[in-house]
Amino acid sequence: MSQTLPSPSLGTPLSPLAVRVMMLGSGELGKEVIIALQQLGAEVIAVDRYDNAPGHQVAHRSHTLPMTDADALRKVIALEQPHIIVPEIEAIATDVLVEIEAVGTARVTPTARATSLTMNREGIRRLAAEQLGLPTSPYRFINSEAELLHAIDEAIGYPCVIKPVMSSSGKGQSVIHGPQDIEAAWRLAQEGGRVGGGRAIVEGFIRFEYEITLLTVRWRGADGQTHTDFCAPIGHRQVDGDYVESWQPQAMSPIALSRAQEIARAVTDELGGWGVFGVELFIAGDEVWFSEVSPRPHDTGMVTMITQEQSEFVLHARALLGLPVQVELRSPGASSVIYGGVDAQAVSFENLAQALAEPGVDLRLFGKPESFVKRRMGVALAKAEDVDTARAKARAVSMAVKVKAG
Ligand SMILES: Nc1ncnc2c1ncn2[C@@H]1O[C@H](COP(=O)(O)OP(=O)(O)OP(=O)(O)O)[C@@H](O)[C@H]1O
Ligand SMILES: NCC(=O)N[C@@H]1O[C@H](COP(=O)([O-])[O-])[C@@H](O)[C@H]1O
Ligand SMILES: [Mg+2]
Repeated sequence: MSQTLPSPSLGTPLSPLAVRVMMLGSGELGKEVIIALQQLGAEVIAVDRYDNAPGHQVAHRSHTLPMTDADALRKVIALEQPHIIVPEIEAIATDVLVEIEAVGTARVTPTARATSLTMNREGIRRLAAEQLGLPTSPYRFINSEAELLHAIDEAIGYPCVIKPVMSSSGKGQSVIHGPQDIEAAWRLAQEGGRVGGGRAIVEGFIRFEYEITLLTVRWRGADGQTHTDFCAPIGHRQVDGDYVESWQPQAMSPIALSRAQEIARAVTDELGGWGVFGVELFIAGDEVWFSEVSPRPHDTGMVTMITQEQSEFVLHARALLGLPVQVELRSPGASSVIYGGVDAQAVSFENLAQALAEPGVDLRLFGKPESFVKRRMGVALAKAEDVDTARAKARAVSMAVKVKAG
């Protein structure tokens, strides 16, 4: 197979000197990383589970396959011989990435181990709480409704939160307020997991004042050393475990900010590699709890497309290529999600001129080929002199955009 990339020299796409990057997952986040990589002259191959995914539409080549199928994944990697593999979602046969990295034919961003540990809540939670000793909610892993009841009675108490060990964007997650919720919550967790049936985590409910994503970048400097930089904290609001609105910067006490950065540094140092990490933290006063981490750009971080000199996607692209980054904030800003609102193929977006009439606002329409009521189809962005104004502007844009079926 091909050689790995020891130095950050870049070639000419579609030539023998090309640096080939394979995205595993090509949704809205991957699409922006692909664009940033192409601006630096990388050759990008986009892979996803369905045809015409957002990233497929902007890559040099694309493939559609179940990325949880180890054989299918091995085949596409052997065919394309990427120098760098960039996981963009969690539903991937990560054992294949571990194999590939061990053989040394391609580099995995940030590392195959980071990808494996974070695809399953158990891996990252045990690492953070039990190995690194970081503050987290109390938790138990359970395999049945009876174990759930026992864990709550014995250790966790009410209210608590249940999540399948393999899920994202709030799928299969619910809050259990009392014994009457247990049966439905267990059933939901069974249906919402990526790999049907089985293990879940039950966590004590943290009464946080606010929650943040601390985008943390590990990158290689011109001195050859790996550096860690933190973006300004991103505040966000979640509904049913899915993000609906984010803003940057989130105001924090100096103690809470420094604890948040310490936690983010501990986790990302342990995971290693180069790239952006989205470290999710809960905060009350000066107290900070680690929740989870994405070893890749984060959905709440889409706000950086309007707030930062280099968005989280540019940061990821540069860091994974072994290039220096700058995390400077340019302006306060906000993002507001545009949901499909309908189940339909090939929707159209209307009222765009009115939506974009204000100065300082922008829009990303992802180009997903199919809309669902609760599928994220786009995002509104706004910048302003302060976060509250930016939030109001972004919300006005997302509400003005009308999604129409047929
Ligand atoms: N223990 C908890 N206490 C209080 N709220 C919680 C707890 N766990 C999760 N939440 C709420 O639910 C949201 C989603 O949880 P979590 O990030 O674990 O789910 P997810 O499915 O991985 O979501 P995503 O993939 O979007 O990050 C959190 O951002 C938070 O608002
Ligand atoms: N919280 C993780 C996240 O936001 N991931 C982003 O959503 C896409 C899947 O969207 P879909 O479910 O609409 O296909 C993923 O490909 C990624 O870009
Ligand atoms: Mg999360």
